Amino acid sequence: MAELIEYSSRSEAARQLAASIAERLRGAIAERGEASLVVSGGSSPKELFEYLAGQELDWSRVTVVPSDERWVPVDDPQSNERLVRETLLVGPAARARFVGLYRETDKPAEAVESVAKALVDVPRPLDVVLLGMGDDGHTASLFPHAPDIQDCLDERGPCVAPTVGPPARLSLTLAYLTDARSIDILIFGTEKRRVFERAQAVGPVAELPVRGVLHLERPVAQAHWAE
Ligand SMILES: O=C(O)[C@H](O)[C@@H](O)[C@H](O)[C@H](O)COP(=O)(O)O
Repeated sequence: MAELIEYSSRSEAARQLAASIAERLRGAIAERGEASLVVSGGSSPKELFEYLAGQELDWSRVTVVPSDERWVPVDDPQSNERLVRETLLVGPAARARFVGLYRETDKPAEAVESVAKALVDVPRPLDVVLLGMGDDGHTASLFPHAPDIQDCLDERGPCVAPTVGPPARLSLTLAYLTDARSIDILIFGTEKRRVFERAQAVGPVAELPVRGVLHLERPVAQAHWAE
């Protein structure tokens, strides 16, 4: 099970978690000369990214990777790469190295090999993994009961996320995402809190894929919640 930390507001959660992530990145750079940061897309992390972007650290030593990507051009409002470039990779953090998952191919499947090659020199174990969660218990683009979801749970490279509808998605796999020194799950609202509590109970990962992050042998995952 993962610990859940409650905050008085979403802004307070964003501010405090951004400071904590920055501290861990500084520690990784001090110890190993480099750091890796995987970040989710979606709306929840936007304010956190803005706080994190302003944190003073040697961003040139940090590699930033999205946890998943929607298969749309990088200037599309749905693009996670666009979200990261516009809100995180600005100010001091603009010096970070970014490894995007989108390629200009018709389908994500055509990009898996190229993305897997680009991920080879991302520092592992990952130093910080920031994930969100949907109301259906998905995380990254690992959706419950999606056909072939098992590939995205067991494989180590990127996987074509079996999703319920457009846009298609490419996702880092559960095995890749959990090869990490620390994992933060940022969730807001009562519905997500209810789903989180359900996911804390042991059960099929395919039913609530976030379980794959919560029930790890090593207690590296921590949830952060505000109303
Ligand atoms: O690309 C994505 O959509 C994310 O990686 C996804 O896993 C997200 O974290 C959840 O869907 C929660 O999204 P919200 O923060 O918008 O609720």
